[in-house]
Amino acid sequence: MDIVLRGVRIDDERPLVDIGVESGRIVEIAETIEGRGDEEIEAGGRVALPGFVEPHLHLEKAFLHRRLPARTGTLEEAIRVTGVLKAQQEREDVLERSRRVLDMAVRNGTTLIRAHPDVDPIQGLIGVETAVELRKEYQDLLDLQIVAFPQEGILKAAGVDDLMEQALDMGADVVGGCPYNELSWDDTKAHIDKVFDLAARRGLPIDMHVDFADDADDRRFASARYIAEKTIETGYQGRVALGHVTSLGALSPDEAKPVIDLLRRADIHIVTLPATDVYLGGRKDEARPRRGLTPVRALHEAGVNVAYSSNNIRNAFTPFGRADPLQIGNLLAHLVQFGTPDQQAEILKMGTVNAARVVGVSDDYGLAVGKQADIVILDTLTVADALLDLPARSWVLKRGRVTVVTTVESRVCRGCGENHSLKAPQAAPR
Ligand SMILES: O=c1cc[nH]c(=O)[nH]1
Repeated sequence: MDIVLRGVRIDDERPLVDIGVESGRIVEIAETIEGRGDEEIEAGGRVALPGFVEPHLHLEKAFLHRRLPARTGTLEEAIRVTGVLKAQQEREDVLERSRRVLDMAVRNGTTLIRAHPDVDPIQGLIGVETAVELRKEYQDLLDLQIVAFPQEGILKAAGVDDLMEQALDMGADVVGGCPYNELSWDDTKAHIDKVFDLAARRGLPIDMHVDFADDADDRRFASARYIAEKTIETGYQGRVALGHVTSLGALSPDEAKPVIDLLRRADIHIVTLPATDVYLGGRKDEARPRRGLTPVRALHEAGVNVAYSSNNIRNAFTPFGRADPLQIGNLLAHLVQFGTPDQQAEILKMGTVNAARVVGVSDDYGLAVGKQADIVILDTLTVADALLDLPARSWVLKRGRVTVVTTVESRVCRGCGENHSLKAPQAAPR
């Protein structure tokens, strides 16, 4: 075998296991694997998870936070401010900021990212062009899917139909949508129809930003219902992901239930972006409208596939960010009060297996024989502590190759028995 990981914790109820990896795949999981691998990793009882999946990241808009800082924190301001900066995008600068995000993500144990570059008349195709280049550059470290995302609308902004076609010709592999950014309900529906037509013509999956409102009267939550109906009508079940979907959280449980049931029947994946979506600083009628959070608990209980992601990293949309799925999972767990051991385990699934379903790689994903060896080993000793400790990532493997190693001096404190190791991981080799 190419690599054997020794003494790995994958389940708190079962003994430690060894994991054997060959030709990029997991070929054996057993309490003891006989014989030695070409490379041996002594995990010392540390926890292994399948590599994290970030299904919703905006690379080319990252690290703009100091250039034109946000003053009010509204979505409208974020789109406006970022619009000004987008007009000045330059290739090398976009590449440099995107690499900072990708390097952070790799070091944090992420093995697949779905990037959502804007495709619009302001920045044109620079986000897609740079993402295609980075997909190649980072191919040994992570997989990069690219969504053609019409941030400024399709009907509202001239020439976007053509730009979307060009983005897909260049290598974008998912059709994005931004129906909240049209001027009327008719245009919103027309936008959604165009996204479905384009995806069907190209045979590609769909991933749309749905809405950010915290407003039950808003037409926007109706888009989620319209998209679900359209998904069933076109046979696109399982191939549509929706980001944000926050106005659904403003409905009463009785109002939300039929929409949630429809989303489940349409097998639509919901990606919540808690670092961006929760803004409770104003009322509906104030200049600083609230944003809400999609009803994670109700969606999960109804059987809808829910995942989470970082969204933007340090810009007017999202002021914070380290591209760390454990950090965002911890934030989400606090916000939705998922604190029991089972609920914490569910949050870990949202950043791993659920997110893998969102991006359509489930067949190849997970800690099981035959799956691709995308693995992150955490510097903690029980799976149940992963969200509590936010531990260092001791090793990361992509397709069976070690991409990150973190040397940790002392794993467990001799004084209190708690895990205090905080040493930063080394840079991922490129
Ligand atoms: O949160 C958001 C909303 C729109 N566009 C983004 O890039 N992020």
